[in-house]
Amino acid sequence: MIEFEDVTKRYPDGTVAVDKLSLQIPSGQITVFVGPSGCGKTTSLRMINRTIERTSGTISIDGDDVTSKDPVALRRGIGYVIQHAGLFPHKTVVDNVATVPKLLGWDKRKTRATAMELLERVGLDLKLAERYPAQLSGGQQQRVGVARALAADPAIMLMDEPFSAVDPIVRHQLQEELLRLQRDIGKTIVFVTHDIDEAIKLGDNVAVLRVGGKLAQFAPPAELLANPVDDFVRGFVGQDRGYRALTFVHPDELPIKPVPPDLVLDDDGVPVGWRADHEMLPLGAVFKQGDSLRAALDAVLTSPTGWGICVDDNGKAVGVVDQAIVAEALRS
Ligand SMILES: Nc1ncnc2c1ncn2[C@@H]1O[C@H](COP(=O)(O)OP(=O)(O)OP(=O)(O)O)[C@@H](O)[C@H]1O
Repeated sequence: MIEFEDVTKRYPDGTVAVDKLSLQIPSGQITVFVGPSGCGKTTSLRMINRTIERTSGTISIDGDDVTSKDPVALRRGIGYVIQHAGLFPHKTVVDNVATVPKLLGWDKRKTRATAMELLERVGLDLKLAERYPAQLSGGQQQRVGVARALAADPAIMLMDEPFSAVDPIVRHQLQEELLRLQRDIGKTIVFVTHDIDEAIKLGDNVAVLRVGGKLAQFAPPAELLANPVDDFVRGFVGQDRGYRALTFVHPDELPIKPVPPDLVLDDDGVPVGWRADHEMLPLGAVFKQGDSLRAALDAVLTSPTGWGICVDDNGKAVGVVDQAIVAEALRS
């Protein structure tokens, strides 16, 4: 656990970037710091690895005050990913990833094997391993940045707006990859973003900060959406929080209806379209039993017939739901 107790940062010019921040960041989970520009997110993050020193208060990792540790040793045990990846331009991709293991004196073969394995894990095509950072896209560079931060297998990863500089589609992919990776690695990740949607998607817990470096609310995303503590958090979370809260409602089983005859299936039972008078209408989104109510509602809303299609793990249609079924599930 990383614990902030009454932590304040006042810069030499008098700016109070973080004001008496107290919170507990659980191990093995993703905790997101979110808030408007200048609210002290980056300062808070960087006080953990002491690339910025706090003015007062205590930050401890598993009970040990970070100021009791040698800063260089501390930083080696904490992965750090920043916007634009911050890769070394004169080193190849694989050498970038190998930086910390080399510093730690690992043998060459083990270092290279680990670097290649990590590149694979973050979803980078291994053909790119010998390229230089400038020869990669922004999204690819961010993957290398994540692999580099993971190289020494740190228990903690600090990620400062790591996906902000890429386009929305790549950003979505990188977010999905991070969640997939985290299911395997279970690191303590502290993630900074100014984007509340990213915070809600990635965070097990979300710390909303207000300008002046004060904590407005610290809660799991579902709680934040359902019960924002004040107008600031309500405004920051956004207008459609009721709809977005559906992401966190996972009914065990929706009462699906049989597949209607106008749903056209292929030989494997996978839906291909809706039969209309003289044409075939395209499918909307589909969902699976156990998915969120948001996924089920999305399937209903995007379907040309109003029937949202439920599929099994093989993509085979198992039934349909309509708005009434989703609305009923919401009430229960
Ligand atoms: N070296 C510094 N000297 C003086 N003030 C600073 C310094 N670094 C940051 N600040 C100020 O501290 C406050 C918090 O900055 P910080 O970078 O932590 O915010 P942030 O929430 O990460 O912002 P952004 O989302 O814009 O990156 C801001 O008012 C900023 O101007």
